[in-house]
Amino acid sequence: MANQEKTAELLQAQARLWNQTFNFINSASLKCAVQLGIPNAIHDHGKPISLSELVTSLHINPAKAHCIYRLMRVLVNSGFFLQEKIELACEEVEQQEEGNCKYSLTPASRLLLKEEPFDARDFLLVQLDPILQKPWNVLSDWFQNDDPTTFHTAHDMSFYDLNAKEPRLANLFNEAMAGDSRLITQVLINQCKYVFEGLSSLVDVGGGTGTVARAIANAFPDLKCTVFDLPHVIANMHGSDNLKFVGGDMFEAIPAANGILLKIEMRDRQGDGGSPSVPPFAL
Ligand SMILES: C[S@@+](CC[C@H](N)C(=O)[O-])C[C@H]1O[C@@H](n2cnc3c(N)ncnc32)[C@H](O)[C@@H]1O
Repeated sequence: MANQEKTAELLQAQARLWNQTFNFINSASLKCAVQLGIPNAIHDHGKPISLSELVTSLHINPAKAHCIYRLMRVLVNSGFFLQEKIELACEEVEQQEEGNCKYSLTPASRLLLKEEPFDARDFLLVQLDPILQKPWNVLSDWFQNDDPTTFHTAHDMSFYDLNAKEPRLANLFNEAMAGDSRLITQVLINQCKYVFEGLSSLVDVGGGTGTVARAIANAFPDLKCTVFDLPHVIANMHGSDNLKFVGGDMFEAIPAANGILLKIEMRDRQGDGGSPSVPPFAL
């Protein structure tokens, strides 16, 4: 291979390596934007917002305001905000090289608005929480030890055992799952109605705080729905005429019903590695 080609290949290889190495900056920047309330600040402005207007609306140390431009650049690049240039006189452009643009939301950042029905902020925040990030940092240890899951290697217990001990994590996780459920439930009820035809009872195993089952129960008043989850998860939940909450361990027994719903529930007794034995008629 000619020297020039070799160099080009090497540079491409290095670019790939750097891209992969610094990938975490995308998720870290998105988390930061959510924590600072940037999507809502843009939304509340009602029209594309300039950098200075955005900075003024955020609660940040003024000495660090200039770094917001860099944060926004990462998030524009990854498709979370749109950036349009403002026409400025030449001398103004020189003065505020970084300030001559306005930002607006994209469909992806609309999912991060507080009032958005499919609000995905909690999902993002729980996935990027240090507790859930730590297992990724011990992946290679886990390959070499006898722990059932990376979560055990990081925290010495299963995710759900820690959840039972940490109300902050449990609440965030339950809210995250509820947010995730709202969108998929709408699709399920509107476009897959036939799935529920002929059923008189349904149990949502590992149904969390019941977002999916409650929507199904409302949409199909003749269907008796049960949410089955760990006792501490359903402890303060209230049902309705055709919805009830039952606490227990799915590895012991689950309530009888003629349909079983399992949404994002693939784990074994020890943690989250395998799958429970699912009857063939599970939805
Ligand atoms: C990934 S979440 C999914 C929640 C819900 N199905 C959804 O998709 O939004 C898994 C759920 O299973 C529950 N769970 C975990 N272990 C369980 C067990 N042994 N018995 C019953 N529920 C369990 C958790 O509390 C959690 O609510």
